[in-house]
Amino acid sequence: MTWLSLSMAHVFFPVLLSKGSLPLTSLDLTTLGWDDTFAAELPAGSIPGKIARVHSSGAVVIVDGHEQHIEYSSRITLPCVGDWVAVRDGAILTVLPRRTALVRGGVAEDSLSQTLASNVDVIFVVEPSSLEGRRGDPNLGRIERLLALAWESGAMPVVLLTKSDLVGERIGEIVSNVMGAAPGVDVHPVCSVTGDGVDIVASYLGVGRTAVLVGPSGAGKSTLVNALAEDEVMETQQVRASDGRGRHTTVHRELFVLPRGGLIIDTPGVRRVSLAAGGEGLESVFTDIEEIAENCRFDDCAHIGEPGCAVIEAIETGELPQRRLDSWFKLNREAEWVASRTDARLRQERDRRWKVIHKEMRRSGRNRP
Ligand SMILES: Nc1nc2c(ncn2[C@@H]2O[C@H](COP(=O)(O)OP(=O)(O)OP(=O)(O)O)[C@@H](O)[C@H]2O)c(=O)[nH]1
Ligand SMILES: [Zn+2]
Repeated sequence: MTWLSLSMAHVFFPVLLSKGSLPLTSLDLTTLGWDDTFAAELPAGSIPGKIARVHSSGAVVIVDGHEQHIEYSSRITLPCVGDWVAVRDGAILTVLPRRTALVRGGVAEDSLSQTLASNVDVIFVVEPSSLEGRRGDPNLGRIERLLALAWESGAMPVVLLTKSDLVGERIGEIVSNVMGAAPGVDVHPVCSVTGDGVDIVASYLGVGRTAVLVGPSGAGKSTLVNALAEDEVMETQQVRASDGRGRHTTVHRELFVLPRGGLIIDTPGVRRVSLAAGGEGLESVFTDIEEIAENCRFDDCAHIGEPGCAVIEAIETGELPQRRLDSWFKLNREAEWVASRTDARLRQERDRRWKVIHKEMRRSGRNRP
């Protein structure tokens, strides 16, 4: 089978084909991020495959330098984009252990968490510099929430403020506001129209490195992928003029090999992101509050009016914005709720398991001579 006979390849890797100059070995294992640690996990007799796109019934997998659609067989853990899988006889045998995983919580009460992407090195938290149509600055709460997920993933978060052309000189002030919500995280303005800042984004990537873009619909993620790919690889949306809100264009998560090396994964805009696990990432998002709280008189100070509370004092002096403390309270409450829900689910599962074991014991007891 030749490369060009694979019509799929044109859909998923138009960069490689339309550029023409790139060697087909661009899909070799090293480019895709394969290394000795993954190799050590590969079951004997199987070959590695990289998940480029997932559907409900199967996945597009890069195997042996080309793409292949593989339907899931029963009993495998469902892969996500970025996963390494072991492939044998044209089937996915198993998903190799994930080095990092970006997981979001279920949106509905009973829905399960969802892994958006795995084995990424960098998570670009994408937020528009200006919420056009609704006239406003970046949504700091949304950035904090996505940063919590990003820190939990094990990958390095970076905040990108897209569409910097729309805010002109105000960009400096906007960046510094966002930095206040993202201690210890790099914050970069970027404009995919003029290309300003695109090189800085590219500098986080290189051969074998993978980044994922997360952010609301219409933030300009796909446009940025195009700018990085120096080509039109993603279909971008036209924002409706009436309210400035975008329609969802990115339907499937997709993985792209960039011409200058590195992989980038685009995710569909997320309307509502809930925290996934117990909110361990929150500590990293709110290091400023954690630091100030070390000076509270009581070790277990809840910062709700106790005497000698350093956090409240920092609010009064203006060192800490009230918004930041409110956000910290809100996300911590949510994390507690998620944790209790997870606990309840674990308890349920344990009860169910015991029921099965008891039934089995009774049955085998009856069968005993
Ligand atoms: N002015 C300006 N507009 C931009 C820029 N980047 C993207 N846009 C516009 O913003 C709109 C949304 O861009 P997309 O790239 O489709 O947004 P997205 O984040 O991929 O959206 P989803 O696929 O729904 O998640 C499009 O009309 C783009 O042309 C930019 O740097 N400046
Ligand atoms: Zn306190």
